[in-house]
Amino acid sequence: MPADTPVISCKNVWKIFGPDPKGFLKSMPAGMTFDEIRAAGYIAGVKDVSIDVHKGEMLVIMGLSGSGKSTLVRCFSRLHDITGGTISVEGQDIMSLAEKDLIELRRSKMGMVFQSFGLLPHRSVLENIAFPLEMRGQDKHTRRERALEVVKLVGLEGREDYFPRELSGGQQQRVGIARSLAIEPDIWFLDEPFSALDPLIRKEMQNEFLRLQKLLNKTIVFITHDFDEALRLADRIAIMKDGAVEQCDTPDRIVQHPATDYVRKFTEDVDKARVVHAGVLALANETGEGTPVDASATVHDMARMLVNDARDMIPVMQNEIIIGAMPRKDALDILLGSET
Ligand SMILES: Nc1ncnc2c1ncn2[C@@H]1O[C@H](COP(=O)(O)OP(=O)(O)OP(=O)(O)O)[C@@H](O)[C@H]1O
Repeated sequence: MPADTPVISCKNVWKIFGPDPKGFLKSMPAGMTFDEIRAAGYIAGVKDVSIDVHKGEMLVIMGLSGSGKSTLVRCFSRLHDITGGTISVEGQDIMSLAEKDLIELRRSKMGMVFQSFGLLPHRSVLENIAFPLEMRGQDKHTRRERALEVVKLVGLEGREDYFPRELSGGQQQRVGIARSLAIEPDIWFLDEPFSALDPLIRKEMQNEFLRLQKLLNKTIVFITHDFDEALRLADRIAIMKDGAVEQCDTPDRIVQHPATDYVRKFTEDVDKARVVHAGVLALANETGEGTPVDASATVHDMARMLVNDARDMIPVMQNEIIIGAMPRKDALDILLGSET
């Protein structure tokens, strides 16, 4: 497989629910809206979605309840058979796979974490984490070694012998995360994993999750209905409405250039200074002068410097290399604009 082949590639994917979805899609006039489809007695769970997920990327699928997030992600692992279009995983068309190859693909490459933790109540933390390895027929010693490794990774050392009921919600979700990591999946699906947690714990788990991802560099599809969570975690966000993707882009671009009025509504209350980074403000053909800022610094991180500095163009550095210079005025506009 060439290095630039997307891990997941979906082209013009439809998932229609109703009595004869394939027949309906074939005879359906082009450009039918979600409501027109519904009036015809069908639900467009996924409506003509084309999207790629790249290696090591965290793609967040964001949308309100019923917008099609779970349906789309179920299509990625063929938990749903799609009605139209194509989906490839690592270059292989998953609709053409025999049932046993599909099961093997899910088992060997895909991990899943759900909102409802799904822990086995009568098994300890360690036994819960080792459970998928037991299903794979691994021996007791290997299972235990691997489970102890991931317990460390998610910060649950010392709680190996606890039962789920003895853990807080955040700790239970750590077990859920550890269990899905035990099998070393290349592709990780997370369906609202933190939405049952209270806001403080949720934020802590998001930070923890970012730390883990830095370490593991998995290909991740993360579902949420929380725009702030999407902005914090995503490399790219796909915003869904009525089964379709309204916009798929980096957090910076979404808040700065919302593609539709629907997307703009989500961005209205966002503090853009906390989202926009120096890297995206840098103009590649400029060099600036003086001490550079790091490309990953947000406008908010740079606030004090932006106000006190006299330079017009500030050099921006990524991995020790100057990638361009940022007009201080552009950053200041975002800083001051987000305060009004
Ligand atoms: N098995 C099914 N049969 C019929 N309609 C379905 C089925 N599964 C999902 N739908 C419909 O498809 C649409 C998308 O549902 P989906 O569960 O993907 O939304 P979601 O964005 O994940 O919502 P939530 O955030 O509430 O989980 C909804 O209108 C839903 O009612």
